[in-house]
Amino acid sequence: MAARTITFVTGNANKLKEVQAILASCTHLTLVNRKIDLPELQAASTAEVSAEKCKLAAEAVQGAVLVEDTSLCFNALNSLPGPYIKWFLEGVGHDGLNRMLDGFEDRSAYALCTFAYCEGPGKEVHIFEGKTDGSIVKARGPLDFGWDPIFEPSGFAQTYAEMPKETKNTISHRARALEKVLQFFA
Ligand SMILES: O=P(O)(O)OP(=O)(O)OP(=O)(O)OC[C@H]1O[C@@H](n2cnc3c(O)ncnc32)[C@H](O)[C@@H]1O
Ligand SMILES: [Mg+2]
Repeated sequence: MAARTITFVTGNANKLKEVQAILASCTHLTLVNRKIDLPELQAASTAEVSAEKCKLAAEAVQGAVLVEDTSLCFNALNSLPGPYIKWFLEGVGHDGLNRMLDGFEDRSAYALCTFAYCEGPGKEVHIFEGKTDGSIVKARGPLDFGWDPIFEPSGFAQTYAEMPKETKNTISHRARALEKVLQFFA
């Protein structure tokens, strides 16, 4: 069976790299990238943000599109910053994110990745979520991708930034969500 070609719309080069690495051995799905910085709805969940991004992406591309939205949720803060993590990270950095939890005993958090797929403009949007639990720690490791240096997944002594990429790509929120995307197209 010929591979299905879908346009993955993201402005984030690191996301793209991870998705390509995770899908490297997948024969039934081929992704091409369009770098469009889509406006994001102000919403409480990545599912809503992702679904809206997906509709806009389908209009922009006039075809089948995959998008994703990623949250970092602090349990002590009732899941905030959540989908607003990008702006919190830009605003206060790794140290500020750590200090937001200083008044709390609970430093646990989870990373949530929500892919949204639709076949084209006006078509139904399908949602696929993956979650990884962990905790917020002082920054350790390379600084190249977002909040990777301050997220230590449960069961590991390394942050996402410190661990080999292959390890992150096996246990990450993104890998778990992509597993569901692959099942959908299998
Ligand atoms: O074009 P899009 O796909 O929206 O790319 P983006 O960078 O705007 O991404 P999001 O809207 O999903 O915002 C998520 C924020 O979390 C960061 N991020 C996403 N996935 C991450 C991961 O696996 N590890 C660390 N940081 C991550 C990312 O750099 C953003 O600052
Ligand atoms: Mg974004």
